[in-house]
Amino acid sequence: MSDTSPTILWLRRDLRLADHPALLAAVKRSGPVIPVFIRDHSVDSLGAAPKWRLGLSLAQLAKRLDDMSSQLIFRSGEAMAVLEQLISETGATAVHWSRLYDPDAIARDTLIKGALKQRGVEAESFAGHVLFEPWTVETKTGGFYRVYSPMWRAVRDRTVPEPQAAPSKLPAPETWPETETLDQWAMGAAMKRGAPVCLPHQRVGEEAARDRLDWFMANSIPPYKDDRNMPALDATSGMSENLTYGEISPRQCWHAGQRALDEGGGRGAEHWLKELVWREFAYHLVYHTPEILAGNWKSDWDAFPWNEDEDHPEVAAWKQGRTGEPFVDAAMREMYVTGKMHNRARMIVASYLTKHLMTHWKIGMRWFEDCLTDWDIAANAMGWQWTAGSGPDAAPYFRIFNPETQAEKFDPDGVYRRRWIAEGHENPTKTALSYFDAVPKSWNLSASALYPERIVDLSGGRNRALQAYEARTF
Ligand SMILES: Cc1cc2nc3c(=O)[nH]c(=O)nc-3n(C[C@H](O)[C@H](O)[C@H](O)COP(=O)(O)OP(=O)(O)OC[C@H]3O[C@@H](n4cnc5c(N)ncnc54)[C@H](O)[C@@H]3O)c2cc1C
Repeated sequence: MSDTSPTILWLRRDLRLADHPALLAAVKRSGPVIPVFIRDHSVDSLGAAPKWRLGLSLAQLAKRLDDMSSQLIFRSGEAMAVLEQLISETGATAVHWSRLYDPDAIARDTLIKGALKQRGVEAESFAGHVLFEPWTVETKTGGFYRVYSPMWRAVRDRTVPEPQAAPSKLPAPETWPETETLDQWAMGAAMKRGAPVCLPHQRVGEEAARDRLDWFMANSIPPYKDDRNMPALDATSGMSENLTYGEISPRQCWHAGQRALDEGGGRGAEHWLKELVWREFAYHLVYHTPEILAGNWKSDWDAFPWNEDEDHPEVAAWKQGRTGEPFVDAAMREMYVTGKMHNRARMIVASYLTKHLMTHWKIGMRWFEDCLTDWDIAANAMGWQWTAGSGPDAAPYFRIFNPETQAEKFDPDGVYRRRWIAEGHENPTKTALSYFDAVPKSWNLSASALYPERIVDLSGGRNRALQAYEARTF
């Protein structure tokens, strides 16, 4: 039975129109659809870069909706109160949203669903942020996967429904409810003077994401398995930025990978699908073991003598890309300027912080949370705990990446390091110089200064970490 009263489409990390089950179901109800984005605590508590990048995504989506004679309503406040207010203003009888899987979102959404249903509003949540919802993949004994490879084997041949097209039209209400504006929200306020430097490195919105995915599939799939480890190359998809805000759906990515596989994409295509399943693995872990976000996944690591002083000079040097270790510094600067960091580099800087500097992974995780425009709650926590050794299916603590030999292997000609390090070069690259435009003045950095001495001798740092590991009491 169709209902001609409005449906509120509560958007969160699903900022797209294609392959959007919650949106399609709203359109199907026949009445007007009122898309709304709520700036609640989950938005206010975002780090500087992801919050700014979210603002860009919202602006883009608002424009697309406008072009379709629809509108994106911006409201701030506690989500339940905002939805109740909108329901009474618009006479909406349904609220739709796409499910999220972290503990805070689950707690909020569960409360809201219960309360809305109680007042007779159709509150319905839909899949869309992951390929396989966490409760749909089980081990033979009925638990969840704590190890990646068997999970990959369990899902690789599953049928994933084809992505759905965007609706051609969104029925609009006769009068739109009032809206706040993105300008009022100042989503980039904490980016200070870094934002203009960071902006050209962002690929914002659904169309840009789809174009990039098409380009990547046409050009980069065959060599992906080997080239994906080389940070100087543009050899990975760059989809993380779009997946995290839902500007593209994981199903669109999965099917693009499957098509490439069918068309002879071989090892490259299969490896790319495997990477998408790492993202799934991270979400399943967050859902089943939410403690992964805040504490050691393996609790015996609680006894490890980490440095937990965020203000320690070595931590400052790591954050500022001034450790004197070129591969590490290049990567930290890449992140500051672009909001992204190559995966190989993420592993190296995380290993260096948690092992050579023996600093708690939480400090690194928080810095990434502030700097990454592709920040993803699940992938970030898993990545840090995996590298530190405290996480599921983790690299053992004693496997310590040597940044120097890693650089020889994965940046043999030094292109990546030169791209990001200006000091000591007669003709520094534009990208390396742009770092100095992005950093806050208070860091007091200059491209013409001397490149810093190593803050930690690599073998000394490695031995210190191994000794602490061997002397551990767990
Ligand atoms: C310490 C650390 C922190 C990380 N923090 C984040 C984060 O905040 N956000 C984020 O999206 N990824 C994070 N990753 C994972 C990974 O580095 C990025 O997903 C990847 O670099 C994104 O580039 P891409 O889209 O070009 O990847 P591609 O190589 O093209 O891979 C395709 C997609 O697969 C997924 N993927 C690939 N590798 C991983 C992985 N190791 N874990 C989970 N998903 C993966 C991503 O969604 C990615 O977009 C982190 C890894 C580490 C080691």
